[in-house]
Amino acid sequence: MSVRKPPMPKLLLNNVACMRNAQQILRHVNVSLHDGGALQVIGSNGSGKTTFLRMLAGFSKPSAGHVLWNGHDITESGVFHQYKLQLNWLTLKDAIKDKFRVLDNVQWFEVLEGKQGRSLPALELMGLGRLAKEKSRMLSMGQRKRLQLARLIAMDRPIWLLDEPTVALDADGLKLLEYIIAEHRKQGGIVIAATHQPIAMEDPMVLRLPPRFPRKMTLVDMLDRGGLD
Ligand SMILES: Nc1ncnc2c1ncn2[C@@H]1O[C@H](COP(=O)(O)OP(=O)(O)OP(=O)(O)O)[C@@H](O)[C@H]1O
Repeated sequence: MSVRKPPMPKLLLNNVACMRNAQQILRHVNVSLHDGGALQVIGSNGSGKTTFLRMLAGFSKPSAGHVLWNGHDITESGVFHQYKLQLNWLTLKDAIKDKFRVLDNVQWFEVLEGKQGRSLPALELMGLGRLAKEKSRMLSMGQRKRLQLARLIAMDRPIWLLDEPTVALDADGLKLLEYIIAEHRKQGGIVIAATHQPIAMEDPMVLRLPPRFPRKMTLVDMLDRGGLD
């Protein structure tokens, strides 16, 4: 009888710690993600969600442990060069040039990827088709977020790192986000989302980061617990 080896995870975080400004922010983080996998990173303000995504994007190195992509340590320079081409990082800074058209703000990213013909359909999917030829400065906050989501689709990279992707989205926008995440995963993509607002996903892994500055108990908390005994 032959024993099949389980497939190697696409991304493996092995007992990872991370410092920021000489402070220990993350410790003992273990995550294993296969193609089509999803991870929701949850935690209070300042708990380290963005730090976690920055580390995965290669902006800071783990101070302990390893991040492995296809079994290779991403901090090795030859590996990092390949790994970073897999990533698409959506942040609160939207990198939208106000003076240029909505379509241009997606198409440049697509062209840099060596792709074409995806930007307009992506904008249409995100409900921005009619604004494609308008200057980007006229977009609302939620529309700017939708433009960022259209970029994700147009660039079509396998690993999405999403920092607070729901911010400024209305209920329809949130549904669209959930839809594109599900479609991306069906095609084998990986989604890692740091979020305060729940995003509906099928079987995500959940990483709960402990608060860095635990809140002192207030009178309201004591009353909620059933009195002051
Ligand atoms: N630029 C920075 N330089 C040094 N330390 C920082 C910097 N930004 C954040 N930190 C520290 O790192 C910790 C984690 O911050 P991080 O931004 O990762 O948290 P977060 O969970 O994403 O928070 P939020 O929910 O508020 O976005 C914070 O407690 C903060 O003290």
